[in-house]
Amino acid sequence: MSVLDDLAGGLVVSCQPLPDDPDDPMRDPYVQARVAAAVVRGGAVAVRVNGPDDVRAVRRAVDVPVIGLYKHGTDDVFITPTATHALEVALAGADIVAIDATDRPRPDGRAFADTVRALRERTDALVLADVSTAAEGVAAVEAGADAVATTLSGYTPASAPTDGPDLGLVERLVALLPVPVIAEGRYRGTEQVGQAFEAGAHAVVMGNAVTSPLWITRRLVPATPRAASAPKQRE
Ligand SMILES: CC(=O)N[C@H](C=O)[C@@H](O)[C@H](O)[C@H](O)COP(=O)(O)O
Repeated sequence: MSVLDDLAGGLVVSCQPLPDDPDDPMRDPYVQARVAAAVVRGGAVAVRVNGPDDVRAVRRAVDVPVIGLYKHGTDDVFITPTATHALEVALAGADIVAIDATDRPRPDGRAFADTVRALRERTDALVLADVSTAAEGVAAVEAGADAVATTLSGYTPASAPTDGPDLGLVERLVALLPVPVIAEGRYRGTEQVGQAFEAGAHAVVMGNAVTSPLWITRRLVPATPRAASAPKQRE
């Protein structure tokens, strides 16, 4: 029984502050742990958490699998870019470590397979390869990934941006890979989640649409605030 079996058919929720807003008030391990506890109470089968401090806090707050990643920067390879980042979140309590497995140079000059090997030597954490193309998914499994996620589709030069989630990539990866495929990236509601499962996804990840009040509110605020109506004259 692998911890990946716990994710089958379920919703994974990404509990992270907004990467592009350093002043996001949700940027606090205690806050992320409370958000994680709430989404698990709501039925999430696992949570995806950024950074060793948040992983440690969330680990204490939930009893479902924790997918840990460690973002460093916002450009090029920034999701768990080296073995050091991977080991830190694994040792902080992550059951699964999400690692950029795109076909781009990594800051330490090593290959994805090297990071996988280094992680395996020190921990029993599983490896979730975050990819943007089907070819990257195939290579990631050959390098030892236990599962593959469509996380980076639309965020790399090799993948065309799409408004909604990249369901086509889910389908292609499911057809090609012998490991679970996790649908992730721009899933915003139940219809899209259902489409991902129809495409063969093992599980689906939702992030901002569930856990970012900042992201949600920014999309709800009218572009041009309506003029406030004149207060009624009180009798
Ligand atoms: C591209 C990137 O850095 N994605 C990150 C991966 O951990 C997170 O910022 C996303 O929130 C997560 O993948 C879920 O995606 P969405 O928030 O669209 O449901």
